[in-house]
Amino acid sequence: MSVLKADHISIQFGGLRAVNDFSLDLQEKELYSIIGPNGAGKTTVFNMLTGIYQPTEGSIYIDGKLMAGCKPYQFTAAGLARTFQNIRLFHGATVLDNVKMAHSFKTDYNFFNMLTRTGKYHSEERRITEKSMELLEMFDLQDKKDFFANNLPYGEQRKLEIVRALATEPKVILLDEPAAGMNPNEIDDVVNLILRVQKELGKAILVIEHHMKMVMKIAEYIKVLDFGETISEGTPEKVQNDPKVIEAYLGGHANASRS
Ligand SMILES: Nc1ncnc2c1ncn2[C@@H]1O[C@H](COP(=O)(O)OP(=O)(O)OP(=O)(O)O)[C@@H](O)[C@H]1O
Repeated sequence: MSVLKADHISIQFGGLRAVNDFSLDLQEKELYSIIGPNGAGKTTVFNMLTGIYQPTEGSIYIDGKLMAGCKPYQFTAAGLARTFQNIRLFHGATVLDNVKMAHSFKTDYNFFNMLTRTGKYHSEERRITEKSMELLEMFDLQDKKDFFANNLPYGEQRKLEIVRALATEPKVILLDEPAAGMNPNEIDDVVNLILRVQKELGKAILVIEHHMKMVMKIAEYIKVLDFGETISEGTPEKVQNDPKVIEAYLGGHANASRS
């Protein structure tokens, strides 16, 4: 079943067509990647897929629901979560509270229950704490639950971002450069975690990433963008041998050294 579909989406910023005629159909539990040189349009695609930008043309569906005109929080409610290139945690809050705040998006109590601290509020609080701790354990962050987020090492802050995205109980998760700035050991760790999120939690995943080795290891299907156009797509084997992709990466505007 399709969990995220982009049907011929394009976006224009003034005279610049940043993304042209992009399509994607991500099924449950699939792991796709979008790659391309700097400025190719990858983040702009993510911004359209999450409701930050409205496509000038084309349509987006989450879990079969047409998202035209919807706001980012409605994309989250429909089952989509994302992480950002630059880390966006609540730095002055503890690790556990960061996750609980994301979970509380799906709480079953209302403002009245919260103010009056009813039984429903307390049982929901327990449920959220337990679920948050389960995710922290999966990411080996349980012992740091009381640390302030800004006191975590960089690699663990990136992992906490993924935990926060998962806490909204999404069907599909979009990861924007999850390995950026990580050392090789941290990258191996995040690769294993992404594969566990796919296989054990059953999430569909869409990843933007510059580390080619990582992409080739995890992606089942790759879309390659250059100057807003989809220049190639298919399995990792097909894409890495495509002369158009090699040309785009060696063409001077790419950061090929990041492979
Ligand atoms: N809000 C905006 N207004 C005008 N132009 C924009 C806007 N957002 C993105 N662009 C332009 O769209 C093009 C694609 O940018 P985008 O950030 O999507 O590329 P990218 O593939 O994610 O690059 P990188 O790998 O460097 O992050 C760029 O030319 C960028 O300057």
